[in-house]
Amino acid sequence: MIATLLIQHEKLEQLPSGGTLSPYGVHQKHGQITSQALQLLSSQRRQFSNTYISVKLDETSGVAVMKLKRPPVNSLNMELLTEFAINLEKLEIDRGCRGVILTSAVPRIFSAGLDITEMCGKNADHYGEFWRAVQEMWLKLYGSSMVTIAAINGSSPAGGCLMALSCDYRIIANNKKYTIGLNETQLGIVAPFWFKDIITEVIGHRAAERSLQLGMLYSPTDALKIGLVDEVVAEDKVQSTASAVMAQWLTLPDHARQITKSMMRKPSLDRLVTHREADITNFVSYITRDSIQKSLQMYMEMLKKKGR
Ligand SMILES: CCCCC/C=C/C(=O)SCCNC(=O)CCNC(=O)[C@H](O)C(C)(C)COP(=O)(O)OP(=O)(O)OC[C@H]1O[C@@H](n2cnc3c(N)ncnc32)[C@H](O)[C@@H]1OP(=O)(O)O
Repeated sequence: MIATLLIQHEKLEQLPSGGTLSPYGVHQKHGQITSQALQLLSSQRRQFSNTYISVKLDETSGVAVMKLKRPPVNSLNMELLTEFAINLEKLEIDRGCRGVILTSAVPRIFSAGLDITEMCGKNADHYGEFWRAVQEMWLKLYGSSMVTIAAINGSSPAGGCLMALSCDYRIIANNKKYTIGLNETQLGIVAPFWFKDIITEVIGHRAAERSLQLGMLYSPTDALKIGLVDEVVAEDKVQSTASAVMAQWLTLPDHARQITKSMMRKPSLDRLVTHREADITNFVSYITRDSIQKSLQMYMEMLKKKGR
């Protein structure tokens, strides 16, 4: 139902010629193909956009660029998470798409993580539904058979870091104002077991334990030192580096790479799938505790004061 609504709401991008570039191909309005339209045709770009996500798929390379666009900080609310999962699923089943570059359309911010307002002052049903959407986003992204590259062009705490960690490769902009990490303990909350699993898989047990206990946020160069990201590049080279790395990964036969990826990731994915309902129940009973609600409210107040 949500999927159908979202697909119906995809914007048809206007071509300069007056035709439209729909997600399913180019339609000429006036029967005459201009040179601009021909250029667009030769690069075969399909684009679609929802409220908080935009996707451009270059059919020649088979690479889609998916941008988060929820200013001011790309916090992950229910709607963004749902759009994300639906768009990724659409690309997953699209034979023309082999890789996705995940990045942000908001300057200086990749994603501020889960929208804290979704976890404060709401009822248990809401929390359950929200958590299912968070799980779904992760299952789709971590379980994707496509090559996924995070082009981290801004700060990426908590859930933003989880998204980046779920990709196959991470490139971050060299700007010491940007930070990345799973900082949940700084909010007075505990990162769920699957957040813990994935950071452990990426940076190893010792570094993950220290990082999680202290809720550490790293500068790009420190993140590189512990293996939380794979490359630090100049701010204006993030997208081009992501495209170059993607092209390299796509030289490998999909079948062999996909099976290898699935072999590596299956145990963690299975663990959440098996315990999915229990994880939701745990989240709801944890988040509805008075002490946790207080911690989150205090954190939000601190953020608001800082912004003034
Ligand atoms: C069992 C429970 C487990 C749950 C696991 C939880 C995972 C999570 O992801 S929890 C979220 C953790 N996120 C953070 O700690 C990040 C908090 N935000 C920041 O550190 C900063 O906002 C920033 C570095 C991302 C950006 O800084 P800046 O550009 O200076 O922007 P502001 O701080 O002024 O923020 C602007 C605006 O946005 C609101 N906001 C920021 N983050 C969130 C968020 N995660 N959720 C909701 N709203 C957020 C902030 O309050 C400001 O609002 P206004 O004051 O109304 O403008």
